[in-house]
Amino acid sequence: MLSLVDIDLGYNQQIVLPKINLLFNKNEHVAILGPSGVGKTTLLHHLYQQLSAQTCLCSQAKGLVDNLSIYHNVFIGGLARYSSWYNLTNLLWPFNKPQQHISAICQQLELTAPLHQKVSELSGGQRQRVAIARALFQRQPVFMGDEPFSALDPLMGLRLLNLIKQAHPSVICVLHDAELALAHFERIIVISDGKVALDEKANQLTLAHLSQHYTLADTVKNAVI
Ligand SMILES: Nc1ncnc2c1ncn2[C@@H]1O[C@H](COP(=O)(O)OP(=O)(O)OP(=O)(O)O)[C@@H](O)[C@H]1O
Repeated sequence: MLSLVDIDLGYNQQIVLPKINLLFNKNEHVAILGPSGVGKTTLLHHLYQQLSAQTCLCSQAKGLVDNLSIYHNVFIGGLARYSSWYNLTNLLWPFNKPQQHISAICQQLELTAPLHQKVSELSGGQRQRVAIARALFQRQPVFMGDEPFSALDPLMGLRLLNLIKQAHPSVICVLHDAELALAHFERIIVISDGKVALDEKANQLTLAHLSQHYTLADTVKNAVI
């Protein structure tokens, strides 16, 4: 699907991850782990830039428009499927068909707030589910998430991960929850010290393998390693 060969990733003059080599295959579930600030988001955003035409991205910033309703924030994921006329009319007078579809997605995500409620009035966990609902409505083959479940309880996070896996053949997620990564992803990439420190099948790994790449301070901060 995508290969990075000796590529430098970073910002302007600052290279965060020099000479990165990684291959991403279609239909893989990949978790990217590593201590805070090592470049996981930098890597994910690069992957998104390369694959944006077939990817929905659930970023940490979430890209939600605070003053718009849940419905309209989710509908943004489908803008490219409709004409400008349809999108503009739907902004003022929402059409029945997308409303029913978006309502069904929100029910799956246990997002029970009314669809017309403004996103600015939602909790962190509800906002995270609106961002995931948008991704599901976007219907792309690849899902990329940057800590997409960080504001949710573990059971809800797992339920949503399963929904995401059903809807997207390829899933690439930056996670801090190493247990979730080991149990529910096929491949684990650990970024540490400016490089790919580990790239293995999850069933070959334990928490002990992963903890080697975290300092004590990271361990306390992340608590799950
Ligand atoms: N827009 C930016 N411009 C310049 N530097 C940036 C920018 N975004 C991130 N950085 C820097 O790049 C480095 C890697 O950041 P990145 O967000 O990729 O790390 P991360 O591993 O995702 O961290 P975390 O787990 O805390 O979210 C950090 O030193 C950070 O300060």
